Amino acid sequence: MLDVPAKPAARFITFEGGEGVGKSTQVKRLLVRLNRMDIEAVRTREPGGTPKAEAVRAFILQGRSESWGAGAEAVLFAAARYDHVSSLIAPSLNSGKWVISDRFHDSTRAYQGLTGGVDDKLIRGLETLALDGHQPDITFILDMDPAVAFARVNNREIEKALAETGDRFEKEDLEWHRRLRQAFLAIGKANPERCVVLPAGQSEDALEQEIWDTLNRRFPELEAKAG
Ligand SMILES: Nc1ncnc2c1ncn2[C@@H]1O[C@H](COP(=O)(O)OP(=O)(O)OP(=O)(O)O)[C@@H](O)[C@H]1O
Ligand SMILES: Cc1cn([C@H]2C[C@H](O)[C@@H](COP(=O)(O)O)O2)c(=O)[nH]c1=O
Repeated sequence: MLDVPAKPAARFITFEGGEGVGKSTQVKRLLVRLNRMDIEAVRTREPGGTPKAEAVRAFILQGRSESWGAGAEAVLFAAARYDHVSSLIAPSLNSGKWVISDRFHDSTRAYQGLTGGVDDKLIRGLETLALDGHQPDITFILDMDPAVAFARVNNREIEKALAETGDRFEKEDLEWHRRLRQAFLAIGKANPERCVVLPAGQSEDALEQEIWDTLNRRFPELEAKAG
């Protein structure tokens, strides 16, 4: 028999946290690292990732569902997630591709649930329907003072204004974002087997290295592939 090295199992990795903490930056950097190791990986985001879910994204983030209330918005996020999981995430994992998502179900827990006041029973019920058992293998919660993260986002605003209309959750006040930060920290504390909270105020390079080291510790097959 040929001695072919085992292909690492496909992993589902999510990045979570408040606005401007560096999730998209680290998702892109992780994709580069995985591709360098010849690991096929799909980069995606929530809300979005599929044409139907992107339509829901535009509807919510343009503020068109704001008057419907946080409960109805949780249902909309879950509808987008249902399509995202069934049309993109599950098929990708089943075909051996890693999936890296910029936000996932913890954002609904934090924004609509813990910060928005939506009943936990509704949040959990929607989650069961939308995830259909596809829990992330690991979730990085990037944590930092929202006042500092806001300064980062403001630097990005001009680019963003040209690309799309503003995101309505970014317009909430600092006190709201401080509660959101605590919500993500509480999710991390309650799910230590899945969530890793990392300080996001460090440099992009240092944070990328911390994420990579964590993945190598968590998934020994990755380290074995690197040799
Ligand atoms: N570690 C870092 N140090 C300094 N600036 C950073 C760092 N990481 C990202 N940035 C910058 O901060 C801004 C926000 O980063 P990014 O878009 O990755 O955050 P995000 O968490 O995805 O934001 P959002 O939730 O609003 O989509 C960008 O201009 C990015 O270049
Ligand atoms: C998945 C998800 C997202 N949100 C909010 C969080 C952000 O304000 C936007 C997404 O914008 P980003 O620039 O892509 O981060 O949507 C939410 O409230 N609930 C969710 O489930």
